[in-house]
Amino acid sequence: MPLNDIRTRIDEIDAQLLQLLNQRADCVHVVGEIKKKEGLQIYAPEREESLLRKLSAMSDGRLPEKSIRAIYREIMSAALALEDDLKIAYLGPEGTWTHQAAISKFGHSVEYLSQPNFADVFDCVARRQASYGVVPIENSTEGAVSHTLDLFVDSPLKICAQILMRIENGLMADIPREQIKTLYSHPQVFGQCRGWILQNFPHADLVEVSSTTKAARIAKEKASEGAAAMGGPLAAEMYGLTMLNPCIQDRATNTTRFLVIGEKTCPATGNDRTSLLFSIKDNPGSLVKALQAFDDCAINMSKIESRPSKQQDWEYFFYVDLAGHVEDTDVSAALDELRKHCSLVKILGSYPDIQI
Ligand SMILES: C=C(O[C@@H]1C=C(C(=O)O)C=C[C@H]1O)C(=O)O
Repeated sequence: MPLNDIRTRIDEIDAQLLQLLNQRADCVHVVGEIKKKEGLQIYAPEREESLLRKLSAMSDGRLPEKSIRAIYREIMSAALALEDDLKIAYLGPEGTWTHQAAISKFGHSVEYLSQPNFADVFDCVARRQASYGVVPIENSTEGAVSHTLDLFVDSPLKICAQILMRIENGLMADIPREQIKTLYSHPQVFGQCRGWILQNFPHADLVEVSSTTKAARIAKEKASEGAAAMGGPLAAEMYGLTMLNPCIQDRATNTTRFLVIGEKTCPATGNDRTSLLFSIKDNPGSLVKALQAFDDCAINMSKIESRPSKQQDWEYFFYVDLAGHVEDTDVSAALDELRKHCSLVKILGSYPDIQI
């Protein structure tokens, strides 16, 4: 078929798509009205994830799942913006990985509020200045983000969704490699690139700063003093730096898990994950008995972290992630058993499980 004819066909399809998208928007508008009248949450991560799974399974064409998800991400983002003026607080500044993770979940049609630290993200949502917040919780190379874990202890907020994002850090500078004397970055990034730094810049000074965007700004401002930064491509682009090495993390699959926090947790989708924290009674065998509850109910526990309680020395909070939803009968039975051995059990939320 000649090129012009194919393009005419594409134009016809686009006209149909636009018409259908507007029909979809009309339906979304009605959904928004119903939700407001009934006091329901505007953002429905369980509905979005079920729809995405269904569409990916249903598709028998050329489009891979990744593309279907990206296209629908923006369609749903437009839908959310039509239903309400949704505001998403994230750990800023602009251009950080958390910002990129937030956009990958909520798309480009909603408003984003950059926050200077973890506590402000929680605060902003708790005070209803933002509808949801996005914070990092763990990295596959560097482990837990303890700031986030600690904030859940006193917060009334719940986890309603998660975001998995492949993190590819690079070396960026405004000077040639040989002139680099100091490397600026976030401590998590130094941890993710430890081996590469030792091999390539064993004598450089490492200076920790609060974000990769800030590191990029310093690399620009102090270029004449030998400054370079480590971070993502968006930070390099923002400050016009050259990516000297684009992918320097020690593990190619380096991935960070982010959480979406809000006032309510998420209904079950059939493939969910639950996060909770507990502290044990000071009796012999309490921790073993507490964890035994999961095994007895055949619950797959995928992670455990411990953090000092900060209320009494040598007392800890244990953070656990498990497969299933808090309303599933086996999970709920395991939690009843767990409570018998704990002085505190706090459910942080159940939310759709996703693979990258
Ligand atoms: C339209 C809805 O609201 C939002 C938008 C969705 C969509 O565009 O499909 C899905 C879930 C919600 O986050 C809904 O709840 O059905």
